[in-house]
Amino acid sequence: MKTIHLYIFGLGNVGSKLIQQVLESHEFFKKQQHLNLRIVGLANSRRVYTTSKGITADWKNEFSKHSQVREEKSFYEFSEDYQVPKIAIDATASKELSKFYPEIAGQGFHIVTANKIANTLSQEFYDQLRAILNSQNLKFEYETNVGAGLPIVQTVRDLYHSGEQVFAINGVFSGSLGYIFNRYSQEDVLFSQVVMDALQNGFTEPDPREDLSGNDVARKLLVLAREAGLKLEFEDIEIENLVVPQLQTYSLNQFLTELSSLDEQMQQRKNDLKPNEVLRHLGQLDVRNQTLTVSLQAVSKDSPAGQLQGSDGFFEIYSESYTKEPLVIKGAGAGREVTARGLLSDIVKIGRSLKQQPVPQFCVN
Ligand SMILES: NC(=O)C1=CN([C@@H]2O[C@H](COP(=O)(O)OP(=O)(O)OC[C@H]3O[C@@H](n4cnc5c(N)ncnc54)[C@H](OP(=O)(O)O)[C@@H]3O)[C@@H](O)[C@H]2O)C=CC1
Ligand SMILES: N[C@@H](CC=O)C(=O)O
Repeated sequence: MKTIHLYIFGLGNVGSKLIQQVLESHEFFKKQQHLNLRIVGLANSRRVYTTSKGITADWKNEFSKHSQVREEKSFYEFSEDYQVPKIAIDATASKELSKFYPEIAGQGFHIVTANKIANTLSQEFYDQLRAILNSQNLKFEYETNVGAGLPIVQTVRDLYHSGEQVFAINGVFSGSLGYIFNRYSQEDVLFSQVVMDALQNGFTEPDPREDLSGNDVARKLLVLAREAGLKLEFEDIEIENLVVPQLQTYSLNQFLTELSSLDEQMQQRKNDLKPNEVLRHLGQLDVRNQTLTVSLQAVSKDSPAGQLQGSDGFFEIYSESYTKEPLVIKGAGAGREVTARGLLSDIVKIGRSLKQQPVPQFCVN
């Protein structure tokens, strides 16, 4: 049996669902995979809780009763006492935390992340992080950076590493914007109302402006571009921003209060559609020309993107072996359940790749 200690940063939509899935599947992992996944650390932006026994289904109570004010080294000091592999899981959207990945790796943690920021900081940071991880034989998994639980990152990586040239990746990269524009195009509803519904259903980023500004899709394009071997920066991406300048500087609460100021411009875009068209938010990565574009477009209802429903994402990958007909991946591209499952799949992948470790007596259930 391999015992692995999990430390989860971020207890929101995705983090909470991940905790539930780990606890529910605990026996399955032990029996089927010989993995004892034990959540020993929880953190939000302010507080931290550690327990060598592992948290239980009553973790919210445990956290509120026993958590302590978070300090930079909280997890490091605790983890030093246990000679078992440890994985830090980032289920936040924090830039600050992303910048700590090299230090977290320096403390011997494997890293699994749903947060796209570390992979979309400068190319220099990207390369340095990988150098640190590799020098310590540590794993870094981030399948949920693109398409939530859909297998996009691994597919592009596998193509690239098998010597296949990837030419282009196009599609609807955002489950949140998929949900928003699929509904907005079909229903007689205010744009602001659909955005609020998407936020409440856990489909958007913590700040929905990250989606509406095009930045979140831009990050996904950059993650895939780098996976396909390009050395590019975030500033190289051409992005259409759907947030009017006045709302860009507001606090999140102010922005949500003023959300209806987006209604008029979006209604105009809807009025401009021809009868057979719908609005879709598209990402286009042209690997050969090294161009990345993010924009809202009118597409035919009959096109593959035009036919999408719900929070579906849609990815067309063109490469040497998929020239005329692309390799297509489609399915829920956002949502707490699918994203948490994607994180869990990355955790299990790391667990399975690790050598059997002797489990110290005090760690046995
Ligand atoms: N929702 C989805 O469909 C998908 C989400 N993702 C990614 O998952 C991540 C989380 O999304 P989601 O769960 O919806 O977000 P939520 O807003 O629901 O939760 C974010 C959590 O992160 C915590 N947090 C913020 N900053 C820090 C920090 N510095 N250290 C520790 N914890 C911190 C917050 O704590 P506090 O309450 O104290 O602020 C909160 O618990 C994002 O990066 C998102 O892009 C990826 C794919 C799909
Ligand atoms: N905002 C994201 C959610 C996960 O990354 C998306 O729309 O896909």
